[in-house]
Amino acid sequence: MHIDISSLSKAFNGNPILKDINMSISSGEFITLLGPSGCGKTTTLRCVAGLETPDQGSIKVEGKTFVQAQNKTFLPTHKRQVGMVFQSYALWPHMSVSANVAYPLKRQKTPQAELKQRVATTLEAVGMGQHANRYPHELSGGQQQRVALARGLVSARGVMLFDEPLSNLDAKLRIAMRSEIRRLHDKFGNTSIYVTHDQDEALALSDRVIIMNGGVVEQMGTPAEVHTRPVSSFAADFVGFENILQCQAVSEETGRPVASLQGGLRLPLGAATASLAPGKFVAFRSSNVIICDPQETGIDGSGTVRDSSYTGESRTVIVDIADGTGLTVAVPDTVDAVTTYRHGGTEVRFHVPEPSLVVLDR
Ligand SMILES: Nc1ncnc2c1ncn2[C@@H]1O[C@H](COP(=O)(O)OP(=O)(O)OP(=O)(O)O)[C@@H](O)[C@H]1O
Repeated sequence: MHIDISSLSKAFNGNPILKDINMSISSGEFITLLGPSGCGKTTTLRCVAGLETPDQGSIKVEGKTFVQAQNKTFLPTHKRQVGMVFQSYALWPHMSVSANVAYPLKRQKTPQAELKQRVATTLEAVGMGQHANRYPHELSGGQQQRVALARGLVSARGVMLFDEPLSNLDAKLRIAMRSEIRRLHDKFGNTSIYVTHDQDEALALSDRVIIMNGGVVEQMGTPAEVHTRPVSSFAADFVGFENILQCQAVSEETGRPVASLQGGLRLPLGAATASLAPGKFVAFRSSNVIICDPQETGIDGSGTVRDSSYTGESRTVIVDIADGTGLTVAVPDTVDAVTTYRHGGTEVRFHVPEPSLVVLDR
């Protein structure tokens, strides 16, 4: 089911929340809307579901008009037949698992035999077949979310919408459920739009990620594209580039362009940074910073450890450079590292290889 969202705008109380959103989603694609709280992800999803009326723009699914604001065409939610799964499972507490899943089919007046068969198949697909007669309070959080998933899938005619469906689950279950969601998307051949503010979830699940910022689309790309080539400081920050430094000047030194960066750092420009100019930014991840003496071309500098924290496989160290700007550096968490970095104050030299730098225009 191909989804076409064109020039979508929506304001609440005169406050513009969606500002000319355009996205074309291919049949069978899994798309994630990624962005901070309040950027308009849920509002976009609700416009597709028919739970919000946009002020401008259109939404078409497989050529069928869901919304055409200009001539006030607005297909009611129940006629859109999209499956929805929300953060709160919103199961009916007085209904069994199978009755919960059957509910949307009943509303669509599905014949009894077909209803029974579709409920059974969908419960099997989400691994809840053996719990069909239980009630929500007899299920764990993960099981309840599976039932909510089944209820969304059972009535979907090819389009599934997910609004942060895993945020109430613990970390381990979240990872298990996200591959389950992707498996079911592929199994049913759906087109899915998934809202999250968790970049790991977006990268793991999606064919394409759409980063939203203040009601506009900031970047659209495959997980690898947004992860390695963010287009702006906002996108870079959102996909985990901890270090973003502005370029203040570029000058010639012994026939070679060298950039002066925020924090008093210098960078001889190379292949990855040839387009750097004053006002633009360079971004790099903490894992690309090496604590050592200068090596090949890149950013070389020194600073004072401010503090550090254990983050699982590595230790995250904040290093204060010249003007108090802090660089985030990931170092292997060895016994030595704990002694060296734990309490701050240690002087360190660092190196960031030029090929690991990304230039951002804004
Ligand atoms: N019915 C409403 N009336 C007024 N303002 C609203 C309404 N719905 C959403 N908003 C506002 O629109 C903005 C965008 O909300 P939306 O729920 O789309 O954001 P989001 O990106 O999904 O954020 P979150 O991750 O917190 O859910 C917010 O500032 C919100 O307060």
